[in-house]
Amino acid sequence: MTIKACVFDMDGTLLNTLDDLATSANTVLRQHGFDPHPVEAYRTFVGSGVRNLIIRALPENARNEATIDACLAAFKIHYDTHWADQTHLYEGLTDTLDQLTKQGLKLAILTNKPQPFADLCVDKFLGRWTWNIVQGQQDGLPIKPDAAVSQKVTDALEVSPAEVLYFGDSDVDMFTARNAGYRAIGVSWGFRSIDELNQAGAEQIIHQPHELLNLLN
Ligand SMILES: O=C(O)COP(=O)(O)O
Repeated sequence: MTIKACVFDMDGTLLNTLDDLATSANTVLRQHGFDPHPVEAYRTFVGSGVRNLIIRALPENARNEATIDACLAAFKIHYDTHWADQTHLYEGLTDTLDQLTKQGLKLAILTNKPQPFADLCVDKFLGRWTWNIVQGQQDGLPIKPDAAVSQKVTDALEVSPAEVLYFGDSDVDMFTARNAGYRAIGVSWGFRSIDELNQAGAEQIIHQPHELLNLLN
């Protein structure tokens, strides 16, 4: 089947956002009297939306609705002015995305990042390319890996799911691709391990963005 579209996860796949997410979350933890975590710990906290990031970062005995809501609100305020301090596009993606565009592939983003932050990140780091849809986390919609959210992407791309390669760095991404009927491609440069990607059903793992171009035919 000829591939007509590539859909990308954002955090850990297109953009290395780890430091800024960790800084904002650790700031909020300190503000509320909790211990911060090493940046590396956030590799496993990111991936299921910011509410779950906050829940995972809080001590177990502090995971009540009032504390979660307060920390989430404070996180959004801090991240709103720090989302681009250290965040950057992964190396090698510029050439690869240029190539995909040249070859006429449709492009989309499907992320659990809240929609306003996903849009800001696209404007600053990914504005060079045309995205058929940037689907972020929206209130009232389920998060990845729910098929309801990938269906919006498939509809916007106007392709059949089997014509789509989905690139992501986490188990959630591989489940997302499988639920959507996309081909699940794991990227090893992101936040999670190759083992996790394989166990979650990655059809293939790539280690450098340019390897993506070999998967098109
Ligand atoms: O969990 C998040 O906030 C974003 O994660 P994602 O871009 O990997 O979907």
